[in-house]
Amino acid sequence: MFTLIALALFVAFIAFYRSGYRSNKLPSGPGGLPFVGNIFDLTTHESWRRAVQWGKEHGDMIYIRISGTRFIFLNSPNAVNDLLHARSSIYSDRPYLQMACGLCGMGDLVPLTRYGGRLRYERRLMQNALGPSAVEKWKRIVMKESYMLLQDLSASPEAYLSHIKRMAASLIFATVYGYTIKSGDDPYVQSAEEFMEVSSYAITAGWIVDFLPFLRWIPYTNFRRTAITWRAKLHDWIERPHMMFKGLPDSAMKRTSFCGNLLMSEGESSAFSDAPLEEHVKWIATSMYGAGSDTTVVTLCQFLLALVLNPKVQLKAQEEIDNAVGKSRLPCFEDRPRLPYVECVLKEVLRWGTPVPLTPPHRLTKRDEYRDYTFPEGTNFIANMWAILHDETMYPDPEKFSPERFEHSLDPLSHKASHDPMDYAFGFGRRRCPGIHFANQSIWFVMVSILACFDVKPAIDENGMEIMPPLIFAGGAFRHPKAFRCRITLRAEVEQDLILTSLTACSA
Ligand code: HEM
Repeated sequence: MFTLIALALFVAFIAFYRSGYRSNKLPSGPGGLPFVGNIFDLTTHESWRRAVQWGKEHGDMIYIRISGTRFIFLNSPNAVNDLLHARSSIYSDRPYLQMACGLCGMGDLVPLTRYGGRLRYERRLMQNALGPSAVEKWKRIVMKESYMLLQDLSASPEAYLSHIKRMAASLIFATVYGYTIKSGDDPYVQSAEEFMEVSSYAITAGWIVDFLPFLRWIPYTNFRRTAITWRAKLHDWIERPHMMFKGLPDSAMKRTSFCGNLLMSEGESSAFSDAPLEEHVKWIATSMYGAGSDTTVVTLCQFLLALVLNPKVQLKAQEEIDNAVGKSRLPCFEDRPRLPYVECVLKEVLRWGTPVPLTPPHRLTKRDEYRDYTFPEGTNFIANMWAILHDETMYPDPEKFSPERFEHSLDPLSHKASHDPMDYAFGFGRRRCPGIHFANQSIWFVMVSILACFDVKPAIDENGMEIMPPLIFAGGAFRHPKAFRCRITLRAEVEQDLILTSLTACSA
């Protein structure tokens, strides 16, 4: 077995050099180990920070390789815009991951789909439901879910994380399937969460087989055993929510949902030819949950963390809401142009928190030249959003949470500001997040509702001292703050009844 592996590695090594690698002019980067190259650099904790360190020596484009696979980190807005945005027709593919796509069979998830007809078709279907004007129709669901969150927070504030998770899951399930999740132990949520955990591990763990694909054929390896278990469950993960949707009684909510709109009306007839429409809808629905629910949870946790650490910001936002809205009702969407500071808070949460610090790799489909470099086809580009959103030339004192930095340039009607984090936090070009308008609408509404109703303060220890949460973040695909305790209490003069009345009015 050892000889076989050694031989295979040698063949891979020769193939790699014959592929023309030497003839390309690539940016510089940190040296790597023989064969495996920089595998340990890519899978390091907070690799986005590591990439910023490399940038100090190598510039805004940093080349690393893992075995024969090339990656280039893009640390500046110029590089990202020039390549991923302006040349997006050739910078929008994804690499084929042996573990997630080949062995586990997850390749039809939208974020993993190769660039081509299928992706364009599926993104168009999503755009119909999530585009700037389409998201209007989800406002009622957003309001109802936010009010339910307010109610949960006032009943058991210490369990804020599970309340936010329920709300984020329900928001997507209601939009996608027309199904409301009442509690965190809902079986569909548990199944969806298990799938998300497994799929993100399958995608981001840096499996050796992703870089040495021939290993896929070697039996009795650990990754093969793991993949066999996951593949066996995949059918269930994709089919169960779809069967649940089909079994729901007919209702307006079901018919207007993303799945209902496509499957219960005559609207969409020209399915992309490789599979029936229903097959696409199943995978898109699961992708929307996978990509939309955790990102919402992370962003709202970053928001609460920012409030705990920055009481003056909280007070200023609450004063703005009190002046524009008063305390006799909760804020509504129409109030948004009159709440510019809250707008700046949202932007600063996206910047300071950077919920998704790196894009998934954008694979180049055609040899390209840029500056003095020549990139061969197949090179993978990773945009480092954390580097861009913490660049001190654009955001002085970048570690500081300061919504004021956007105040002078904000246009209250278009909600745009200069160096707007919305332009970076959701990715680039033809792979830019299709959920951007939905996230912008729903996260704003949840934030403004929490600010209007609650004070969010540090937890108190047994000696009456405030416990300041540490700034520690997870290192996976999402920058999740380490679980922290906080006190969430109803604000003075805000009546508990107000939440209930708003919820009842919105559910009617
Ligand atoms: C704060 C919330 C969110 C953030 C920060 C975020 C960020 C991102 C980023 C950075 C990407 C990768 C873009 C690229 O490769 O250039 C992405 C992709 C994606 N997002 Fe989001 N997202 C959020 C919410 C959502 C929501 C609510 C949905 C759906 C309802 C969604 C659906 C997707 C999908 C389907 C993709 C894959 C697109 C593709 O590969 O073509 N996201 N998102």
